[in-house]
Amino acid sequence: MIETVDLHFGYGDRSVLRGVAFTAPTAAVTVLLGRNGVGKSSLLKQFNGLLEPDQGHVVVGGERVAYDSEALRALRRRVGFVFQRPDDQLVAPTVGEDVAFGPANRDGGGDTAARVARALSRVGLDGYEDRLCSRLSNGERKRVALAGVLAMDPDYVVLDEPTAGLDGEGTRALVDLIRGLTEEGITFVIATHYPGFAAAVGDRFRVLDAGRVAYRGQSLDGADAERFGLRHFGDVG
Ligand SMILES: Nc1ncnc2c1ncn2[C@@H]1O[C@H](COP(=O)(O)OP(=O)(O)OP(=O)(O)O)[C@@H](O)[C@H]1O
Repeated sequence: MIETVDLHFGYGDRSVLRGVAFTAPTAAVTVLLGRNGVGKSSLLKQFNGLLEPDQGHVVVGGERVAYDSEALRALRRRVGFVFQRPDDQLVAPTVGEDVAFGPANRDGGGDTAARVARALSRVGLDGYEDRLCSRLSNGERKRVALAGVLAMDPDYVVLDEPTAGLDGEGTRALVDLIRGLTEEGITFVIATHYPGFAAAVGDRFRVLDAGRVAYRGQSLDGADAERFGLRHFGDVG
């Protein structure tokens, strides 16, 4: 489980999160909704210590997150994060090198090639090891970023707008992949603006509004969506 307790966060004197009580249960998909600029990415980045709260704290798997470099390294092994823009994430020229980056640094490289092949296979990119990241489509780059996270065998995966730039088929494949990984026990937190994707993938729904979690439930009806400025959402879940 991921939990935040009375979490406050801002950039300089601009306050964004003002007392967030968020929970994401284990081995489930929790979808985070909210209008543009409300602070979804800022909240997601607290879950693996990319951002640190100004007040309050974060608990991952029963342990309170600490911010010394060793604790952060351990946290980031357990909590994988896939950015909204894959170009912020991909670090190596080829797909194989990129996906190997995490496991090679972690294990000293033992079974890295097998891990990379398996992670690429899971995201539907079998045999892409030697392809150049720069030549891939946006959707493929997003899948490489996810493979890089999966190659670390994380307990938690945080996805920020994972369907942006994916077509219908790509989105359906992503739903199947996430649901399969959830069955295996991985806990997901996903921010999205896409109602169809949210409904297909989510077990729990949270809406961030005015700096707090303003709604939590196993579904979200059209009236609630409208109340929080998610006009195109209709009923979800
Ligand atoms: N590095 C930063 N420095 C200053 N302000 C920032 C920074 N990053 C985000 N913000 C501001 O903080 C607020 C919350 O941004 P955030 O990206 O968390 O929202 P979001 O809900 O994820 O938005 P979107 O739905 O558009 O992706 C916004 O007003 C944004 O402009």
